[in-house]
Amino acid sequence: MLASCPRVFIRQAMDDLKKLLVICGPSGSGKSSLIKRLFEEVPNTFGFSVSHTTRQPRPGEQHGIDYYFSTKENILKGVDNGEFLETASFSGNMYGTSYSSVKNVCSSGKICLLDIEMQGVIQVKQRKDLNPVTVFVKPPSLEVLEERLRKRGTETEESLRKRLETAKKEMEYGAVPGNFQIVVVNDDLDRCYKEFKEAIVSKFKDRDVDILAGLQEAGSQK
Ligand SMILES: Nc1ncnc2c1ncn2[C@@H]1O[C@H](COP(=O)(O)OP(=O)(O)OP(=O)(O)O)[C@@H](O)[C@H]1O
Repeated sequence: MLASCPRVFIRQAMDDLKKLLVICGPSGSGKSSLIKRLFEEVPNTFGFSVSHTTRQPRPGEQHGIDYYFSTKENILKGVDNGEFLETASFSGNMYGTSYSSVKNVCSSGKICLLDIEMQGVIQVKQRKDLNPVTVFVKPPSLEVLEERLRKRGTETEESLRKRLETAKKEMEYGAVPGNFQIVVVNDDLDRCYKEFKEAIVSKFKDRDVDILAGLQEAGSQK
């Protein structure tokens, strides 16, 4: 259905696209830590879109909840039909964010948060129908990033090396003026979170979206 009327669909989606938040930063820069705090402090305000992937489901993962499990052929067909905001390939698999998954979040009244790689950011920024608030989370240095990734204990030497190589390119891209509307340095997590939250609240306020309104209402009812 979507494949047969992408233009109509995209026009409908545009109404909601002022409520799109893109977060990017090297692996280990602290994106998940910042997003987790934001979701906890401002509940029911943000939502993640469900991505498409060609990788196999892991035990417990559900189609339509964790991912839309698809084939390369179907994703490429969707790309041709203009159904995707961005796609990327990692370790032999394709991943992508569809307009419909973003719309699902936005139509529930939430801000759709995309935690995406640099390649995805470049694609999203090229789309004239999108106007996301963009945030780059920068580690204080590559040395600190390596130290944090080692401490996190999730990487092998090989995956660590690859992440640091990619991080170098991402930090160069993040440093170019205009590539992101908000750049925060994650030196101290508490300090960085405060700056991160305030900058996001302020950018959305400029778009007449008051992120803290629900929170203040809930507080005044206590
Ligand atoms: N300001 C900080 N100071 C010290 N450690 C931090 C800070 N911010 C995050 N960390 C730690 O650094 C590690 C990486 O953080 P996190 O997992 O949030 O990064 P990420 O950018 O989401 O990574 P990925 O993209 O790989 O999921 C975690 O162990 C986290 O607890």
